[in-house]
Amino acid sequence: MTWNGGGSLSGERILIALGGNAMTAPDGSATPDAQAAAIEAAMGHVADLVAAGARVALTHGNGPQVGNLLIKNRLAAGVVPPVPLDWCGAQTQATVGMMIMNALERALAARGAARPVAALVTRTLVDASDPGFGAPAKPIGRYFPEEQARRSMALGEVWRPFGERGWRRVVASPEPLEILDAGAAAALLDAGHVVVAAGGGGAPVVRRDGTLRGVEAVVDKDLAAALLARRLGATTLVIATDVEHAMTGFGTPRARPLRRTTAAELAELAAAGHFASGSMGPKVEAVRRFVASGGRRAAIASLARLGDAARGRAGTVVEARAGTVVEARRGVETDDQSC
Ligand SMILES: NC(=O)OP(=O)(O)O
Repeated sequence: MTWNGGGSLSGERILIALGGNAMTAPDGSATPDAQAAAIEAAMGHVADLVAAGARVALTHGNGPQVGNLLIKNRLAAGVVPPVPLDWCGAQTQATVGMMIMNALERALAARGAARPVAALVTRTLVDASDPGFGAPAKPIGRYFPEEQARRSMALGEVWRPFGERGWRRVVASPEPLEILDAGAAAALLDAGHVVVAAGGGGAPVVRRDGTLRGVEAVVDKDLAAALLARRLGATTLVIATDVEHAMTGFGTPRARPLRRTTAAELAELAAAGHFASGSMGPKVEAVRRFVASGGRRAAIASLARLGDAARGRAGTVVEARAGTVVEARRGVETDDQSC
């Protein structure tokens, strides 16, 4: 059994955004077995927080999964009709959600903290005129060699190189404006469920002539998580990823882990270009938005340190408290971030 640091979390409402490492193998493979094993491991960490008394909501990414569905669409196009991207997004919410329900209920029972887990198909409102529709930038699916990417581009798809790892397909990713089903998620949370919502950022919809219609896009799950966390009245947002901290100067000799910081300092660092747009950028922006809009604490941390991060003791921790500002200015650089 794992334990992520002590201390009751009674009275806390925590939203956890799970990155790809919680759902795929370290090599990025998204086979059913690899996904199930990764989710099983991740849910042990989540169950520790619930067992410590926190009310927990989860959201999750879907980049690898939705990329796989699009490839299936293309390969099967002559046999069965392809389905739109918002349908694919909703499908990933259901499959990942179902696996989380099974694994988390098991992990909670093993800790004597049994309670129901519910996964909610969730829609996210976006603006039909969002510039993201004209500039696909959200990487999905796995990496492919350039030659294969160019063959797909000849079919009209947009792909981008990502260094030595290869090329990935990119799709439109408009700003999330509203998590439309947040009220249902809040009701489930209030009723004592652990709730999984806005998976894959939520299935994107626009309002047209008074009705909602799905659109071809994938919403960034970290930005959607910040919105959902505020709507659920979360005290804390934790973005669980595969690195210990956000870094300033990443990829340079001046790279340093960013430990305690503030929303204002994050904005300055982002404007100075410290965070890559396709990876750490949206995570930093999500924690910044959460705290800047009234959230108490947000963290970017490794999955293994989820509990410590929720308590403000690990990862890149953003808080609005005055003491935090002083520590950030002094450039605190210790692993012990206890309050
Ligand atoms: N939708 C989304 O942001 O998924 P990933 O986190 O897997 O990229």
